[in-house]
Amino acid sequence: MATPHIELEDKSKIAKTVLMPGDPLRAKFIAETYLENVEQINGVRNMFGYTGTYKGKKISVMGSGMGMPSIGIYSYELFKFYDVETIIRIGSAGAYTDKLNLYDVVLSTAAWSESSYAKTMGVSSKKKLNATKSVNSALKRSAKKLGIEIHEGVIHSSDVFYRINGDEFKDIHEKHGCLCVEMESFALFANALATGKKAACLLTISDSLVTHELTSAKERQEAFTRMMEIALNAKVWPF
Ligand SMILES: O=P(O)(O)O[C@H]1O[C@H](CO)[C@@H](O)[C@H]1O
Ligand SMILES: O=c1cc[nH]c(=O)[nH]1
Repeated sequence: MATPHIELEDKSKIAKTVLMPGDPLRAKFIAETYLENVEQINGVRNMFGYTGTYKGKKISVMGSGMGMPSIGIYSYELFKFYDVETIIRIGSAGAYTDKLNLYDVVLSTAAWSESSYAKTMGVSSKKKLNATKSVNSALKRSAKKLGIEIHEGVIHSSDVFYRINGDEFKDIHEKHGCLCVEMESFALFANALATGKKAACLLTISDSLVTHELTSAKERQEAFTRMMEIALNAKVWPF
């Protein structure tokens, strides 16, 4: 049955694992570039979603939109009403350390956040929520097999993209050990806890708060292929 935000009636048309970029056009790019036998499963609000096969394996990819309320809605509906078991966010992030360069790939062990999402939902009052270890292990094995270096650590899930005090990231990096910033994982991990499902987050560094280097909108949509390939090749159970 359809939900308010996903028009698909037949839940068997969604794979057990969904890759979830923030940008729906990144989802479209992944479907067009990597998947075979592609079928569009959502177009409501232009939040494009697709199911296809990758090397014979059924996989879905769908945009989450930007920010925790948005991924909160889509990931909850996928977990709760479409029987999705695992969501792997594939996003862009701003580096909090000069040890990370543009295009580096980061695997989140946990997301730290000032957000009230998990508390408001009634799932946890913690400020730091973990990714699912078994999914992270599958992603690490996939990266190793592809020969792609990944950086692992805690990331910052922020409610704010444009902070008035642009230097606050230095404190967050020091106090909480956050390597980089994005805007969705904390809510995704909270929803996985709320529904007993699995979630992980792979990020590509799109800009640096330290060096002020940045990538273009088109690069963020299409050029972050290494994290896409790690996620597509990960052997996440159930297949
Ligand atoms: O590239 P995506 O996946 O959208 O991720 C990052 O980019 C957006 C901000 O530009 C936020 O959604 C942030 O989390
Ligand atoms: O949330 C984000 C994503 C990319 N770059 C940032 O600075 N913040």
